[in-house]
Amino acid sequence: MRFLVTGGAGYIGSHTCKALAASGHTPITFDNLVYGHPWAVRWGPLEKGDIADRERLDQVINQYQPEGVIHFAAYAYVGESVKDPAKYYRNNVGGSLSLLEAMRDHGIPYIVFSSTCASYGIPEQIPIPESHPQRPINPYGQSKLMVEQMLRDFRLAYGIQSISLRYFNAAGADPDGEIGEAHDPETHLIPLVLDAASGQRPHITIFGDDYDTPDGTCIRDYIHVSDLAQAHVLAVEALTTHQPVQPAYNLGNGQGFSVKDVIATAEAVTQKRIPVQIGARRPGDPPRLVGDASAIMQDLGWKPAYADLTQIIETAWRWHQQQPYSTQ
Ligand SMILES: NC(=O)c1ccc[n+]([C@@H]2O[C@H](COP(=O)([O-])OP(=O)(O)OC[C@H]3O[C@@H](n4cnc5c(N)ncnc54)[C@H](O)[C@@H]3O)[C@@H](O)[C@H]2O)c1
Ligand SMILES: O=c1ccn([C@@H]2O[C@H](COP(=O)(O)OP(=O)(O)O[C@H]3O[C@H](CO)[C@H](O)[C@H](O)[C@H]3O)[C@@H](O)[C@H]2O)c(=O)[nH]1
Repeated sequence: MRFLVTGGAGYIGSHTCKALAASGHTPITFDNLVYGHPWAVRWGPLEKGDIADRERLDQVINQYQPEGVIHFAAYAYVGESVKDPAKYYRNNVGGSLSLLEAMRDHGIPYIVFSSTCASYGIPEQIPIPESHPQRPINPYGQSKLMVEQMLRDFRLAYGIQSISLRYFNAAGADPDGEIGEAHDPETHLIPLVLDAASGQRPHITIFGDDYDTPDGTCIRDYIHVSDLAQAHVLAVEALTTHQPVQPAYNLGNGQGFSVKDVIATAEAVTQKRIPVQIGARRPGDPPRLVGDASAIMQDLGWKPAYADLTQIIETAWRWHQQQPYSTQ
């Protein structure tokens, strides 16, 4: 089947295009290349365009007649969203509305949407189930929640079937080394730690070591990007084959690692000493985020292939070493 992949030139989008192609589908990447990379689009055509540009969306949809949409295109810098919320609501919410209206008008009935654990806010319960209240503490998380709500209304009113996938912390790189994480600017922990290991940065700054956690640093649930990619294939296939599904699923490994755990594992993988500085807490960071992903395992048969933090960091390190690219 043909699927329109918005944001397919980005980190998670490009890995999903690879997984779609491996399952016999054709991914059509629709990306404005603000953050995406043409080199990451290797498993189907690249159509440059902005999801807010309705005319361009119409053109591409008419040309390829996709059966469904996988929607990654968004801004995803939590800190920036606090400083410039308008930018986030315009792109993430306004852009998604434009895309959904195009789907309605062209009769495209299926969409899988990139949501986030940031939509839960400060958790009341660990691991977090999908039924946990969604009270985001930053505009980025709020913008994703608003799209989840639009999807619910579009399902009821126009019959557009959707699954929102709430990812925990995406990490790692394609095990074949063909693509990997290349955000610019990079803000995510693992690529920054690997930069410190390779000497491209002088050190890694730990954002706070006075949290109420065993070693005082924040705990996250890291999930391999190829496992995320596979979940998108299962989700879109479940929609197109009319399997019973939930409107939203968590995607995580159900295991938490502290910032210090990540640094220690990266030292073991890279066999390098990683210089560390302790800095202030980063505003908006919940102390602990760990997801319960049992629902997608049960309903869609999703099973992570790279659940181990060492494996995740090994694939990221392999990619990191073969790239001329640096996060700095
Ligand atoms: N990386 C994570 O840990 C994480 C966690 C939870 C959710 N998410 C969500 O997953 C999605 C993908 O994240 P990523 O890390 O791959 O980010 P990314 O920046 O690598 O990819 C996003 C892509 O969308 C494109 N894009 C942005 N706005 C666009 C627009 N208006 N029109 C067309 N293309 C546009 C960018 O050029 C980029 O290629 C995002 O929606 C993000 O919010 C990411
Ligand atoms: O230089 C750094 C970078 C990060 N961290 C810490 O490492 C952990 C992970 O931080 P990331 O920036 O890698 O990821 P986040 O946990 O902030 O992820 C959030 O932002 C992402 C968007 O990029 C996703 O949406 C995700 O769901 C959401 O929880 C946090 O405790 C953070 O404080 C540091 O100590 N030093």
